[in-house]
Amino acid sequence: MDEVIEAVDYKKICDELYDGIYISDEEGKTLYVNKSYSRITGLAPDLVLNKYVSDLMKEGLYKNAITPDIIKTKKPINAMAEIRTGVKVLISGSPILDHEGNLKKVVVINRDMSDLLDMQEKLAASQNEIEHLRKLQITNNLIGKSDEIQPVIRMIHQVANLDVTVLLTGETGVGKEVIANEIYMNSDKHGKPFIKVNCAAIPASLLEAELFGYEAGSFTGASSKGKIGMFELADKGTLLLDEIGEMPLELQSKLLRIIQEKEVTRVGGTKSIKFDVRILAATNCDLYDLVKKGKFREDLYYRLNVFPIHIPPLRHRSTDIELLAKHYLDIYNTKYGKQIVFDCEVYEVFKTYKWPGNIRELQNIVERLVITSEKHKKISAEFSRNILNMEPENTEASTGELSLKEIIEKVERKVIEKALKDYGSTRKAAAVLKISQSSVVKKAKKLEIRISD
Ligand SMILES: Nc1ncnc2c1ncn2[C@@H]1O[C@H](COP(=O)(O)OP(=O)(O)OP(=O)(O)O)[C@@H](O)[C@H]1O
Repeated sequence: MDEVIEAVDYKKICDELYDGIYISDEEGKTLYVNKSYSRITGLAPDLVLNKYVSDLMKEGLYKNAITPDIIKTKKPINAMAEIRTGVKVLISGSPILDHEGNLKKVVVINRDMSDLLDMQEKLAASQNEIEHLRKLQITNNLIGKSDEIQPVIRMIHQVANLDVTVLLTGETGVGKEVIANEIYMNSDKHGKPFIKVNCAAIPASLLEAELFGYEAGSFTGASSKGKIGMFELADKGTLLLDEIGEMPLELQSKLLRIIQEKEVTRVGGTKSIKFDVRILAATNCDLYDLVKKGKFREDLYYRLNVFPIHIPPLRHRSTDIELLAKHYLDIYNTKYGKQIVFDCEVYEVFKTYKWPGNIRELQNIVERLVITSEKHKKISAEFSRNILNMEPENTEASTGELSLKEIIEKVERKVIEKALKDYGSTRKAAAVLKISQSSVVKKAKKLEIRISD
């Protein structure tokens, strides 16, 4: 049964609607506004009722209105409008015609767009923020196009999907971990565990327990619950043994046995646990040299060296130097809100520098250049030479008056000072300079270099 809706009900219904309703006669005189109209526009009914739209526009109540155009064209119109109060509304107006097509009324629906526009603004702001964060992210993806890095990229793709051990070699900061990541990402073990162990960072006494796990109470200080080892954690996935050259000799034989048998027994345990792990190893030592010196087991060396990948130092990859410098400049400009540019000669300076710390050092230098420069500065070749502690060009010639001994001392002082400054400790400086820690200390004393560690 159809219910008859009374005229009074229509008014009530209109007042309950969320959108604003504005009705005028055929000449644009306001006949009716509902409650939502006042809520949305902030205009009380008295301000508009019985007034002509054209007058309301002259008064500045509406910045634009569609009613006059609907009266002229007798066609529906949609538009965005702004009320004096600053509120933005979407207005959709329709003409009401009689049987002969004469205009009788104009009905305009007002939809509050403030929330939507607000949401749009917030969305745009979040998108900007995401873009900003994306730029800030120090990518772990391999960057490099040089002829020297091309064979490395080819090898990554050849070996990624094979279950063979890869030995990554190269100087410190050259990107061994980045390459290990690339191998993992391109392998079918991608998505499975990828565990990285830095053999140099864990004290030798704890390394065995970390790698192979231990049973409850197996040694003083051990957790009462025991602990799962890295091999078990990496099961079905990939394990990166970083700085493998630092692994104590006595652990090397156990490691070899475990890799060959593909099963591990926890420290203090008796049960052997099977695992299926793809092994990647990395080192900045010359492992074969360690073998010759009796510091690395020959059998383990051959077991790890199934597929060696040597990553060339940055100084041999001059095209990559420019690429990486631009990449890091972009990142740190975004991070520190600056627009610093490099003079093209800076890249030439970078290409003549030796980069003992390789890409890590380049990254740090670019960050330092950005931090220490004014917002819009163009970095000159000289400034970059200074920050790299490089001799100004042609000053080597002026050392003609010095004896060979003095020149050697001068160079030694510079190199040791820089290594200490860049790497922070005599141990690390010694590793980079490939001399013993005690030689670094002795030389520093002789050359009167202050040591802080
Ligand atoms: N090809 C590359 N593209 C982009 N960034 C790189 C590349 N290679 C290295 N890096 C960056 O340089 C830094 C050092 O890289 P990584 O840790 O992989 O070097 P490493 O050879 O493993 O060093 P170490 O021997 O000291 O452990 C990291 O911040 C890394 O993101």
